[in-house]
Amino acid sequence: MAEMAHTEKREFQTEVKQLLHLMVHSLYSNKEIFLRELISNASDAADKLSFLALQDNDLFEGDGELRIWIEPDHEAGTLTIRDNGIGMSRDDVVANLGTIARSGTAEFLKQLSGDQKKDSRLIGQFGVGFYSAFIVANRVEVFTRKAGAAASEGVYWASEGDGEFELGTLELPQRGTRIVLHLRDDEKEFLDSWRLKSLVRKYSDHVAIPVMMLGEPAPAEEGEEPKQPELEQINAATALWTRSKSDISDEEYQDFYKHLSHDFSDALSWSHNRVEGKLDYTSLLYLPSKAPFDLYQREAPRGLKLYVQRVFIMDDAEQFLPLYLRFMKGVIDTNDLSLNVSREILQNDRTVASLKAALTKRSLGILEKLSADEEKYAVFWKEFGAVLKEGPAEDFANREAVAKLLRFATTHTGDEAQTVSLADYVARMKEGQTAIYYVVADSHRNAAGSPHLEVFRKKGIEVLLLSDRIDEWLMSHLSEFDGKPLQDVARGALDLGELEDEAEKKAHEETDKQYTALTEEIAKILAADVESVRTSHRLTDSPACLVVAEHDIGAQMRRILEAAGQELPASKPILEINPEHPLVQRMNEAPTDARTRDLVMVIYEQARLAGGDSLQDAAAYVQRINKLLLELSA
Ligand SMILES: Nc1ncnc2c1ncn2[C@@H]1O[C@H](COP(=O)(O)OP(=O)(O)OP(=O)(O)O)[C@@H](O)[C@H]1O
Repeated sequence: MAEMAHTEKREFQTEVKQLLHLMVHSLYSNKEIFLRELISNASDAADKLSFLALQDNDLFEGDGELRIWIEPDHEAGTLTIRDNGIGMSRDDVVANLGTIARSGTAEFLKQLSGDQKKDSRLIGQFGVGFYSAFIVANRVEVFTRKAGAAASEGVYWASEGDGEFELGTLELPQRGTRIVLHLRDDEKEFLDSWRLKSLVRKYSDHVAIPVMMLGEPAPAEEGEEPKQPELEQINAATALWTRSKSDISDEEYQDFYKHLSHDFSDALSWSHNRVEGKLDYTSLLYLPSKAPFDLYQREAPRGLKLYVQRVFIMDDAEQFLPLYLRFMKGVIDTNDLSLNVSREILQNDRTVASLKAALTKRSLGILEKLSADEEKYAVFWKEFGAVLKEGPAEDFANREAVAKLLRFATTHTGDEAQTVSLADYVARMKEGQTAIYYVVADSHRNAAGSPHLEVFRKKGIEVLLLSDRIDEWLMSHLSEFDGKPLQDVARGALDLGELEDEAEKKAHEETDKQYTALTEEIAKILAADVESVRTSHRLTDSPACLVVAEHDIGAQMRRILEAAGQELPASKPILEINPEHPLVQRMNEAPTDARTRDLVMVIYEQARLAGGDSLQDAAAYVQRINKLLLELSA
């Protein structure tokens, strides 16, 4: 090793320490994946160099044959993975091998339990990477020099994975990165060249540049000098997506997915397509089976790996898919863009827009196909359903296609699981039913217990039970499905149309008349709180409920917007009272009684509670209830 000019000790960022600990403990039963991860990084480094060299060929320093070498050393007990890719500067090393820049990491790591099985699943959401080296090594050394930098700007990094690392500068004539793993005593199997070869073939066959390793020395003939072993290429070295679909096994697709995504679990599904004609591209899109921990972080990396004419251009090209499909992973390789395309150009390029439209259709196609398999689709829905619900607002053109893919909890299943499609619902609609009904609340339990459902239960009409934060937003952009309007049961006057017969309607009008005095009295008492008061025909068991006026913002959306600090115009709900309820009937006997006043307040406050709202004056409510209870027990 060359003379080290200067070394210092540095602490890992806390998150790195936690992650390292987790990695080693939870991934032990899959320890061999470290090799895939390091080869993956080396291949990314080669991609990055070829890309930069498009502009500046000197970066190759006369050595344009990009390779990865695997070097087991039995004597030293080390396994070295070496590449002549882009390499790292000192700053790169500190940033990449000492910190984790993804926001939300700290919160994510807090969820780790020490339970190996659970944690290994969680780590899949994070993405395994360089640090997986510590699963098999008790000391890792990195020698790296950035392409284009002087030989004197070599960087040395070493760590035992225990909380700190050494950092030094040294002379490195060779550009690229060399990672030396000092294998733990019981991991020496990874020095065995047969084992290494089979791992590379299994996990990294499709890596687009050659992975080289010394072959076995050929047995020497009698009286001859022993032959030196020769370097052999041990992978196929053809980018997977350039191969023909029929030649690729499911296992190869899955392995490539893991190489691409650093995910630990299999993909749920994928679609590989070559398109020639107006557009000319190959795409390989994957649907993961597990959401990354930062799915809702605005700055989280997303998008596809972009290649132009087989040349890697960039990671995380986010212009090829809409936000609501940000969970898709994959590769797009196109001949329609120029090699010097930049992120800025991608943003307003017409070809990119066409590619985006095509890839959006493909992704929705994957989902549609998957939806035939209920079990798998449930996995997808649980992980990504709430993201897909952003679709109708973002992508007007594909609104119908997205709507078909949505799943809901409903009164029909009596289950919190979101499994009912709008098509299922429509197929079960009652004779004369023209609308799709839904109720929104802040939890499934509150939705299922909403007083607004009473008349629907009585008539056996199914209602969608919505309780995801995004649901009201979704509904405001969906408005109809299959020609049937979507209707909030807590909004506006309830018109059940043909679901009610003439006799029922007549009876309602009659009761309304009998309750005029009471509704007027209540309107006076609650003048500050409600817009108006009327008799209800949607209740059977509850004395009253609150209804949002037809064009007002719904209660759920209002709470979300207010929590986000938005000032909204004040709006008051409508109070509906149930003329079938004995309490209301009693009030109707003496509308102006002092006791009626207390009852009015209580049923109003209860209606707020049932709708998921809090009370304006909880102490007064408790006092009123206690007063009534006392009267009762007197
Ligand atoms: N062989 C290498 N050559 C150059 N840079 C490397 C190499 N290995 C790792 N790096 C750098 O270190 C970073 C961190 O690697 P790590 O594998 O931990 O993260 P990652 O999540 O896998 O990142 P990515 O998904 O971009 O590969 C990489 O993104 C890369 O910038």
